[in-house]
Amino acid sequence: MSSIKIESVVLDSSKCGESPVWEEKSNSLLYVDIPSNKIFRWDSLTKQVQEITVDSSVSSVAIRQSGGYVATVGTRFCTLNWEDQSLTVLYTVDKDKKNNRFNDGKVDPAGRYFAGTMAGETAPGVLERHQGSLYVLFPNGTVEKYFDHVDISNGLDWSLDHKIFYYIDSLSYSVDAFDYDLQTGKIANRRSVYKMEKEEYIPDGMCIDNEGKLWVACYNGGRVIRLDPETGKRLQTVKLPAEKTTSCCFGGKDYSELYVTSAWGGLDPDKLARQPEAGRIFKITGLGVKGIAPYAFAG
Ligand SMILES: O=C(O)[C@H](O)[C@@H](O)[C@H](O)[C@H](O)CO
Ligand SMILES: [Zn+2]
Repeated sequence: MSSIKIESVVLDSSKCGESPVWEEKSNSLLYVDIPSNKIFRWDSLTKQVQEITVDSSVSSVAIRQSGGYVATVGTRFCTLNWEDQSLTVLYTVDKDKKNNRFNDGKVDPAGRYFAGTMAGETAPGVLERHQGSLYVLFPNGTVEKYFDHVDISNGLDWSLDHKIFYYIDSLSYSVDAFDYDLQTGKIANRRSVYKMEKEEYIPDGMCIDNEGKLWVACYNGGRVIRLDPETGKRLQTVKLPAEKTTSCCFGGKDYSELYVTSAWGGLDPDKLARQPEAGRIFKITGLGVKGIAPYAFAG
């Protein structure tokens, strides 16, 4: 039995930390703070954090095969050059929905960027329903809307055999699966693979491990849970010292560390005083399981 250790690696806290992505070549963790319009890169060797401020909310970031990054900023799919801090807009979605913004996004095993939208929130979880959609940016620059009627488009990942796409619309309190065609990127046959328990609250970001099990960050639940999408059973719960746990990814040497983002936004002053680590990035070691490298955008 391994012994689990949790530490916060970045002392600065995010109002809504999200989209952790491990970048092997720089030994760094990328992540964003959505409402502060910032993208961060934490170097695990030097412990230094670099940041880039963009012009509106930035909800996800991913590595680009040809160098640099891609990110979802406001309602735009963009490329990001870290050196000169420039953003280039590739495509704007939801032009008819002025209050919408992108939320979570991730690159699929074939290098397509999947990302979904949501209506702007007046408070966490409080928003006009069914305004979001799931979009896919293909490497050739075209964008397709896969479905709409989404409340809060959130966690996503793909099975190890690339035959299933896992997806979370937070306010459905469910982790869903679709059949997934790697060649075309098409998805079909939506079903639920896990329904959240009451004390797990809202499913947010998610990642897969190298045994094909899903790790889901539980917003308001202060934990990550490990799920078996085949049996629908929860296998493990790891509690964290911040109740608004937002997303997770594996990283570090051999992808044996689980990085978890969190948020302080939405906590009342009492709770904030009792959760001094809210909004930090946590590193969980000793899980005895590893993750896989993130896929890079191929366009
Ligand atoms: O972290 C995210 O994915 C959203 O941007 C947040 O707004 C929360 O998920 C939401 O508030 C939960 O209800
Ligand atoms: Zn999220």
